[in-house]
Amino acid sequence: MKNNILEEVYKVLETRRDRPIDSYTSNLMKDDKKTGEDKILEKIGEEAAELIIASKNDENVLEEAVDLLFHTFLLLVYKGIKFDEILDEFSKRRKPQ
Ligand SMILES: N=c1c2ncn([C@@H]3O[C@H](COP(=O)(O)OP(=O)(O)OP(=O)(O)O)[C@@H](O)[C@H]3O)c2ncn1[C@@H]1O[C@H](COP(=O)(O)O)[C@@H](O)[C@H]1O
Repeated sequence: MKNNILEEVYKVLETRRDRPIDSYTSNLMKDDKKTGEDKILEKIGEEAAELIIASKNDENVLEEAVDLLFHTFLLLVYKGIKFDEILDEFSKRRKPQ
């Protein structure tokens, strides 16, 4: 379902971390020549730069923003943070309207 897509993708990433296969996300999270953390942080740097350029050019902003969100999720999965903790963190910050 559309409203669960973020949680669904998050669960797939946890599976890719815990039961690695030959795939983009498993390979990024794998600690080999570089640590998974370093590989993911490099991607986050690239994706952040791509989003800045997209925004300034008014081109592909949505796609580049989702790329950055996706790789941020990947870092959080790598760090062992649960999806519910993200929701809890947003809830804590919610101000009464
Ligand atoms: N949502 C995504 C997703 N968004 C972006 N990407 C990948 O992130 C990369 C973005 O990098 P770039 O923008 O730099 O594009 P690129 O030029 O292809 O870069 P490189 O791949 O060469 O680094 C691309 O390779 C995309 O394929 C994603 N890869 C996977 N997912 C989800 O993660 C799940 C697990 O993915 P796998 O590990 O591939 O099974 C999938 O089922 C999807 O739901």
